[in-house]
Amino acid sequence: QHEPHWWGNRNTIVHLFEWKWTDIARECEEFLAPRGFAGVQVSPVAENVVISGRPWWERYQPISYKLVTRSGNEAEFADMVRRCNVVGVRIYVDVLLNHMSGSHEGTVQGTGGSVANPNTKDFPAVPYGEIDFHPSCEIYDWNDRFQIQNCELVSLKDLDQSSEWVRERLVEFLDHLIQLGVAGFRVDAAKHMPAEDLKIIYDRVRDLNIAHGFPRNARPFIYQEVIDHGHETVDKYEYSPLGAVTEFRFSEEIGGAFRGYNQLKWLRNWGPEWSFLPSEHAFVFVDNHDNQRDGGNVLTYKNAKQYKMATAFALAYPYGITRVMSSFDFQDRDQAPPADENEQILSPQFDADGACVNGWVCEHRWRQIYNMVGFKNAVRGTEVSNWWDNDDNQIAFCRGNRGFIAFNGNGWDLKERLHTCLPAGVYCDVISGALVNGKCTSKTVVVDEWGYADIDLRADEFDGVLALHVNAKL
Ligand SMILES: O=C(NCCCOc1c(-c2ccc(O)c(O)c2)oc2cc(O)cc(O)c2c1=O)[C@@H]1CCCN1C(=O)/C=C/c1ccc(O)c(O)c1
Repeated sequence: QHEPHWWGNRNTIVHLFEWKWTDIARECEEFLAPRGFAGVQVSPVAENVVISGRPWWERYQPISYKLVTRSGNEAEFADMVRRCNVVGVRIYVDVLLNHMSGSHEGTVQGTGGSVANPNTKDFPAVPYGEIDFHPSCEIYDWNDRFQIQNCELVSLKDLDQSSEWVRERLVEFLDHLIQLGVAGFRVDAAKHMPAEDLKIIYDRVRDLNIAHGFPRNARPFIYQEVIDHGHETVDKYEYSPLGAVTEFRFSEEIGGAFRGYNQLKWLRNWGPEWSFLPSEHAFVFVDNHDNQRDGGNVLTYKNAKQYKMATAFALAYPYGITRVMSSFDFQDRDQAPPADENEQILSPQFDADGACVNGWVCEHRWRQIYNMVGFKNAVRGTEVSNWWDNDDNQIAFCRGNRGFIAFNGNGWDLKERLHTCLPAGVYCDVISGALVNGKCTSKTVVVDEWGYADIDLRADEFDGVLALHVNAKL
């Protein structure tokens, strides 16, 4: 279940964090399909508890498996999946198998009107009762496997995945989503569930729905959130036989490199030699919905120039299954998504350049980022060759004879005649501009018959990357 079932040469997922289903459907048709995105990760779809202030993490506290959240209802969800599949954009659902909601005094109300009493572990809308959960205990030793997998994350009621009733309810929930046409799942908090229980659950889930364009006997793509910074008691290699696994070290190391804590020349052997998972098992990203709020080395939209350089490298270097984050603008960690006075999530609005303007950041709509999605599509299946560096923070490399990219992380200009491995001709730099109506809107680069070109990336330019590929050639 490592196969993402992408369409054509597409190969990048975007996380449209907290977007509504109707807005995602439109985005698939109007932006993601034309720009060559392969899929969308959507926010949790199951009914969640309503927490005052509507912090984003309330959606990680389910109280039933009814498909009713602030992103929309089941009909809107089904319509989104159908419309996205029709234009070749797959849908991956963020699913919560580990727990239900956390302790609150008395009964709580859900986004679909269900009630529950988490303190007594009573979730009648599923139904779950006390017997379906582990006895309550706290995780206070994060090096103790038993606590991590049997006790409660911040008091969230911890389901017992070894119970047949729980397994049936979870499989039923996943089968329902597959019947609606989804291509796979992001399994939240996988580290908190024994891999052997997850394997049983994954194996029971039905094949993908051929009515949505999947081949027969296609298995759902699984990628598992395992926060493992290295030498953890429960480690990422336990889960990689079951499906792809999030490689958090990628996020930390790429942030460190483009913040200048490691010279870019060291990125030459990027991959398992950095104690990352093997490429075909690694689910990688520059930042995610959680660690973008943690500070540290992780780069976010708040450090725009470095973020675009890191994203360009993540998409240009052939390692891992890549996901691009699309955020809402936040000041503090718990902040709710953009909403109106009735707590209805706002639809994103766009300016003349297609950038989001009303509280949504939409990194996926930044030209430097969506053009790198196109770069990655153009070079699919090729290897890195002709690595060049200045023994410091200026690097460049080819992808077969289909793409070339250069980075300047130094405080002085990069002006070199380099081998681009490309066929002779005139190319548009897809970072500073694009190929539009047969013309380059910004920098052009002339490649001679030996594949060499003058590469010019000044230190003070808006972006620190120059990228060429065969689909942006005059
Ligand atoms: O201070 C908080 N949490 C404690 C530190 C973060 O711990 C959490 C981890 C976590 C952190 C580090 C680990 O090594 C690890 O294995 C798990 O995973 C979660 C997964 C969930 O589905 C729901 C959650 O509430 C959490 C969570 O609180 C605030 C208040 C409650 C939610 N929350 C949060 O900060 C919510 C965070 C959150 C929510 C969803 C996620 O998928 C996630 O990765 C983190």
